[in-house]
Amino acid sequence: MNQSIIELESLTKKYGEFAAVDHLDLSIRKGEIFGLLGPNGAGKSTTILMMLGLTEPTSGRVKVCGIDSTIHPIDVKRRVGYLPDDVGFYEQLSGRENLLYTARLNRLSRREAEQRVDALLQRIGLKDASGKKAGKYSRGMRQRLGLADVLVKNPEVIILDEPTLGIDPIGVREFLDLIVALSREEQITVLLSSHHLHQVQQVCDRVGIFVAGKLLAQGNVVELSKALFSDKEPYLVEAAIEGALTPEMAETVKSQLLDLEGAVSVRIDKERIYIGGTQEVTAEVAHILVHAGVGLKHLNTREYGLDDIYTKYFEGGEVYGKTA
Ligand SMILES: Nc1ncnc2c1ncn2[C@@H]1O[C@H](COP(=O)(O)OP(=O)(O)OP(=O)(O)O)[C@@H](O)[C@H]1O
Repeated sequence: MNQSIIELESLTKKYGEFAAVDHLDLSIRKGEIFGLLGPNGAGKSTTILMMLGLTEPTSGRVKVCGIDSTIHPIDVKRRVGYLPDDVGFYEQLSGRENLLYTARLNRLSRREAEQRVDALLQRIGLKDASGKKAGKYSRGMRQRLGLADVLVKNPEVIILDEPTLGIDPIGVREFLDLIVALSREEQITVLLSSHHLHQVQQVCDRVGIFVAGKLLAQGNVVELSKALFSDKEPYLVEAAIEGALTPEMAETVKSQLLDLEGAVSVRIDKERIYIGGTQEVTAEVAHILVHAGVGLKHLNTREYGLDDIYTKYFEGGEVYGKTA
């Protein structure tokens, strides 16, 4: 698990003066599921394109499976499967025929192609629908067919760009379970680019947080939350309230909460208030909110998750810190 399979060294891509990817260093280990997270325009797709050898870096290096993607893009393409957010299929051909076509393109003999395709259809749960035209597949079925299409060539690495977009919750669960099983059983390395924090948290061993072309942090959720919160604010209280606060009310409540002994930061995000601190302050928080006339739905202490980490870095509700 420690052997690195994707290595980026000071990887940079500039468009004119603008750096879409800015001196990126990253090492992804064989067999792990790595999540690329970041807002629109952070540079995730550009990084993926450079890994696949589809666009040239301005400077720096990218190696996949030990091969320089810029110098030998075709060799990399043979070992890496890429699933974009919407795969193009021959709509008039059945799912099975589409896979057979890919298999033949990858120079498998007819017999090998049929064996591999039928095993994959079984693996991804599309055996019963294998004769149906791809144009008639649901979004979830298309993505599973896309995954099979990528797996036909037996890749060492698969790169998935927003693979669960538009799939219903049960389909998402099934798709993610499949990814985890593939990675664990066949030691396939998975790079998953996504905006869905909960999905990423559920399946990824480690995540990298991208902002403006730079990797701000990487690690597993526990490591990241420790680095960001644990020293200063190991406790987190979450209050669900009835309706968003007016700006004046938010100011008042925020300053009262920050005055509490042990409170370090307060974040108000629509109908939720988050109080990070050095000690348990649930009872005091309840007292302040009720006194201020805030309708309190429930109050609980919880562990930091990827959404807290993500918010702390860039998006959504402001973080008000005592020392900030
Ligand atoms: N061909 C191009 N010419 C000029 N600028 C580009 C080009 N391709 C991408 N960019 C810019 O580079 C930045 C990074 O884009 P990129 O598509 O890599 O971001 P992303 O993180 O994948 O975003 P999203 O989540 O929206 O797909 C953006 O500001 C984008 O406008």
